[in-house]
Amino acid sequence: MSLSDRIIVPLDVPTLNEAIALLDQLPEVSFWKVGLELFVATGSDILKILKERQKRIFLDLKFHDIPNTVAGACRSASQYQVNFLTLHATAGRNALQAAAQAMSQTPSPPQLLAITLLTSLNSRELAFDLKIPLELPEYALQMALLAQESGMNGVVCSPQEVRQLRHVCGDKFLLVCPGVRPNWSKIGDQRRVMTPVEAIQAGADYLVIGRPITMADDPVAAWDKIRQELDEVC
Ligand SMILES: O=c1ccn([C@@H]2O[C@H](COP(=O)(O)O)[C@@H](O)[C@H]2O)c(=O)[nH]1
Repeated sequence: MSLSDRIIVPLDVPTLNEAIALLDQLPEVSFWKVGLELFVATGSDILKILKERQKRIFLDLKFHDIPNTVAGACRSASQYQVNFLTLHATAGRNALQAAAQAMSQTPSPPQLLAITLLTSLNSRELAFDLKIPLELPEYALQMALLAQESGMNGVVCSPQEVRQLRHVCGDKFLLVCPGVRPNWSKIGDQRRVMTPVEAIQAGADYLVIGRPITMADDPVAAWDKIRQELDEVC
């Protein structure tokens, strides 16, 4: 797999037309993420369009509910035959296990990824707002271990935690990283960030890079620049 096949671009737009415009503009992108904004607004039509264009799909719906509901939601999502599907590790062991069990009885299931701790949160918010009495890297590690023990295929994590998670969880556990910012782009609401080169060098399997590409004045130039930066160093 080439390095550019390891970049996932989110379709974080509110309409199907805007999503299709991005697909048309960036034909070299092979892996797209559909998240809550587009899916809630337009439903599953975009998934059919991505399939017709032979793209890989990350359905990022971040399920967080009781075990029976999470398992049912994963079962329903599996009908779309997407590559990745997300749920929150904080739904707990029983919910993660119920999801894994549901997927074991599904033909061509997605790879289940648990969110460890949203990349928009920092250690101050973890301690003072969420009242978690662990250091952030330790908390992210505990969420990843919970996910691994519960049968998840991998986690969504910040690139800042990748080196430690790769070391502890091993090579087969998927590490998918949002919170990726080239040093020429705005950080926005992300808090735990690294550059694409740093994230790949730390051991990330996939990078999720959205606004630095999709909101750039010239998305094609931004995509090319990120690919070049990766090709030069990795
Ligand atoms: O912890 C998480 C989990 C998911 N995301 C999603 O990734 C993209 C990031 O987009 P950018 O524009 O590059 O910030 C977005 O769709 C999030 O919903 C995340 O950022 N952090």
